[in-house]
Amino acid sequence: MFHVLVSDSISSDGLAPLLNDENINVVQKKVSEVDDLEKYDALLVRSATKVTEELLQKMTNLKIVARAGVGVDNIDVEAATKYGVVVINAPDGNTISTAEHTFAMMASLVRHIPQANVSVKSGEWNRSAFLGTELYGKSLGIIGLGRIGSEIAKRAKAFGMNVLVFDPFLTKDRAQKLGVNSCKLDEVLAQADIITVHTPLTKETRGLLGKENIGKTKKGVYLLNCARGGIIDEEALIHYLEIGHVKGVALDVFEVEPPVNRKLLDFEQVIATPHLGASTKEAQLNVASQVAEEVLKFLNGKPVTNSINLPTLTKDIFDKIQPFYKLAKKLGQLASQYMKEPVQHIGIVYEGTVAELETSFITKAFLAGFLGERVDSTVNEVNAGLMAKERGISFSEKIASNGSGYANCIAVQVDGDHRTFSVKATYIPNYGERIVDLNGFDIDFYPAGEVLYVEHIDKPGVIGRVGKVLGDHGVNIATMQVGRKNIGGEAIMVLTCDKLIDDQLIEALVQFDDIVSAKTIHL
Ligand SMILES: NC(=O)C1=CN([C@@H]2O[C@H](COP(=O)(O)OP(=O)(O)OC[C@H]3O[C@@H](n4cnc5c(N)ncnc54)[C@H](O)[C@@H]3O)[C@@H](O)[C@H]2O)C=CC1
Ligand SMILES: O=C(O)C(=O)COP(=O)(O)O
Repeated sequence: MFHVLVSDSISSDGLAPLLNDENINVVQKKVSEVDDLEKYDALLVRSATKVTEELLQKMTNLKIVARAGVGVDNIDVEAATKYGVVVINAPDGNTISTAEHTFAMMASLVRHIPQANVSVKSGEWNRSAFLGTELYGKSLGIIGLGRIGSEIAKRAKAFGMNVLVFDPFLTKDRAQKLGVNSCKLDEVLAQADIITVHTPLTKETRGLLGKENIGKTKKGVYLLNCARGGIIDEEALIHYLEIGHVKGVALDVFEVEPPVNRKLLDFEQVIATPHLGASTKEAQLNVASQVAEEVLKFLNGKPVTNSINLPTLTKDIFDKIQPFYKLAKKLGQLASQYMKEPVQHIGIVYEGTVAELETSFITKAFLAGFLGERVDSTVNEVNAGLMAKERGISFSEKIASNGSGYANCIAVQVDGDHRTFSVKATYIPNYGERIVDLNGFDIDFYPAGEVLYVEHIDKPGVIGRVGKVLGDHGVNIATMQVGRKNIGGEAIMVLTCDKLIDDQLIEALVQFDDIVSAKTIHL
């Protein structure tokens, strides 16, 4: 049974896939009202719940946080990554609703609709007080041309507006397709009659429209923020409203929600809504069903599509990657057990068909397998990269065109304080995983179970001695492979055994002159 906590108001219709699953227990309560936080596997939120490191520490069984919406600035993604918790969102379920809300705010702003509404309802009929401005022919500055910004651009063009865009990640091609003018930020600021922001809230965008940049705008400019409080600095806004530089402002979001800055709201020319961008029946159903289906897939061990801290994999790609993912995890376990010493660097080279897949995910699987053998805390592919860095282990991955001769090959080199370990492996469909090279020795074995790895001199009788020692200790040999570089030179033996190999057996083996070392590895 999985336990899912839904801590913000999320559409019940959208949650149906979770609510109707008999293996899932869904609790709909605020985090502050729950006293057994440690039992939940999944947490579903909107923007109200703050998923802090402190909360994550209390939710010791948590595996996934799902944001039924876009912005994840209320989630400490870095801390979630550290604790191995996957963070997903519903990136496009509320795009249209937010774009429409922004447009409604823009029209309301330039035609004074909220103020006129209050006036008429209070018994006035003051037509001259509400002289407006047309949108037609005006320049609209859009800062951030992602999903929402693009939908606004399309609507602005339909209204006959000239669209100026600042987005450092906007390609010429895309700008051309959307029929917008890609500009520098200063050009947008200097030329736009109306400016609307549609970026996420990040270190770079916090205060993007602050004292300096608002000062670069046209006198009489209109500003809108239906993205995140803080992208427009509220104190700077107050200053430019007071001196009459900014003509009007529409805000759906605030630095603190609900807003505490009464001074800003008291301006007649500031209109506001309580973070309603995504609040439509359609958007709420969309985002709730998107995250519910994703969480269900995740809890059933399937890939998720919209992860913030994991590579995004479709089912098709996941199916292709899965054998390599499993193999890489085993290689990580193998390398870690072989190397029982501090490691500085792990280099992974992908060749053939595996090189065409999302290799960063496979690398993380290797690291998870490797670190899982050495750290107490839960390590998985979400936090493996971060944990490796924290432990001073650097890692790199490369794609090589060919070399091994196999249809696919994962080659790993682990550099330790005193020695280096290398392994090459391949996956053969309908046959399985094979280790094909260990420390430069040609070999061919299926990596599973109890493995005995022996380094020895290639001499007659050594194999027989090893077999006898195992027999004397009651250990049955399942498979046995030998590899050597030259006749009579260094050689290795890899045996898979049906029983755990104890220290006494290892000691008995290394007493022979021709046996250099013997190790057990459990896969
Ligand atoms: N008011 C509301 O209810 C809602 C608010 N939002 C907010 O709107 C934001 C945008 O949503 P989407 O369009 O879906 O996201 P998106 O990720 O599709 O688009 C964001 C765009 O901002 C651009 N960008 C990033 N840093 C920038 C910078 N420093 N300067 C200029 N552009 C920059 C990116 O290149 C990207 O094109 C979300 O992050 C969220 O905070 C989203 C949905 C509802
Ligand atoms: O999706 C977003 O980023 C939003 O801002 C919507 O927030 P909400 O889910 O309405 O609290």
